[in-house]
Amino acid sequence: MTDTMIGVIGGSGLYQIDGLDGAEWVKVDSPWGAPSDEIFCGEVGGVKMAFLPRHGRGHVHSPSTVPYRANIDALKRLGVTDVISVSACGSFREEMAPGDFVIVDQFIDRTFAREKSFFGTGCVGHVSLAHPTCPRLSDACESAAKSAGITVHRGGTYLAMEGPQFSTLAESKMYREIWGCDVIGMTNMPEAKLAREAELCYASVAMVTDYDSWHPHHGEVDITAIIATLQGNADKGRAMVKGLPALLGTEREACPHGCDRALEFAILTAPEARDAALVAKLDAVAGRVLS
Ligand SMILES: CSC[C@H]1O[C@H](OP(=O)(O)O)[C@H](O)[C@@H]1O
Ligand SMILES: Nc1ncnc2[nH]cnc12
Repeated sequence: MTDTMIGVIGGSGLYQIDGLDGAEWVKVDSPWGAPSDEIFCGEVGGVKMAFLPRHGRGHVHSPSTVPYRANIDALKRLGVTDVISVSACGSFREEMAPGDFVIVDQFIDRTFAREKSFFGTGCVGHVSLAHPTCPRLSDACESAAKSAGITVHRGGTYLAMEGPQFSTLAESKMYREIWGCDVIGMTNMPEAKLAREAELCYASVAMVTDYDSWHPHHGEVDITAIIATLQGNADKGRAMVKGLPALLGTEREACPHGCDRALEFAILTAPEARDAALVAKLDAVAGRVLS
């Protein structure tokens, strides 16, 4: 058994959470650069919790410049075991309406201008990503959201686009009709990939703000309409987060889905061929298998 530490990455509209005992903003240094912001650390009912605003307080980072590697490394370095990503998204499904939450379980990664791996020349690693989210953690998010009275959809494919512009109508229709995606956002990739490389359980809660541009009766995606929905969604997100500690408990067993052992056989570079500087940077993310 190990101590549970819940890490919440708050997306657009969710820059702070409340209800944490003994909470303080902590600066975490990472060899992967500066994280998006300091991390708000405290406890709820004896369960450790850390909150990181993905875009920084004041929304400083664009989806392309969010320091995804530093964020995941910093959470791992703090001792986080379970990462809950909370994000704004557009919906490709009539029934996934603004204000609803979607517990995403698949991704299509269309981002192209981001660092996507902790590994590279001198330490090559290949993790499985067939099932990029943790069902155990997703169960907890679903229960917590339902208990908070939120309409939740379990399962869905999230199209991660580069942004910052929204999709064209042709793209929106292609993602929905041909690729079968359910929601669209700009940040869950490479975040989910990096969480897997860092052997962290990862669940993604996408909070619907709009119907992107495909919907014949809702017109094109409009940032003012999104902002109008964001505040209500953020309140719901905070309510969901408050329910997680009781569901996850102070201690956890090994993940039944193997998220916390993702690197067991992943590193191909022979010990004598490894780059010492890169191995040193991987101390938090991959120290379990490299040291
Ligand atoms: C609010 S408009 C688009 C912006 O919102 C989402 O951010 P996040 O995923 O961090 O909640 C989306 O991905 C875009 O970055
Ligand atoms: N329609 C949309 N496309 C991409 N990211 C979003 N975030 C919120 N709504 C979005």
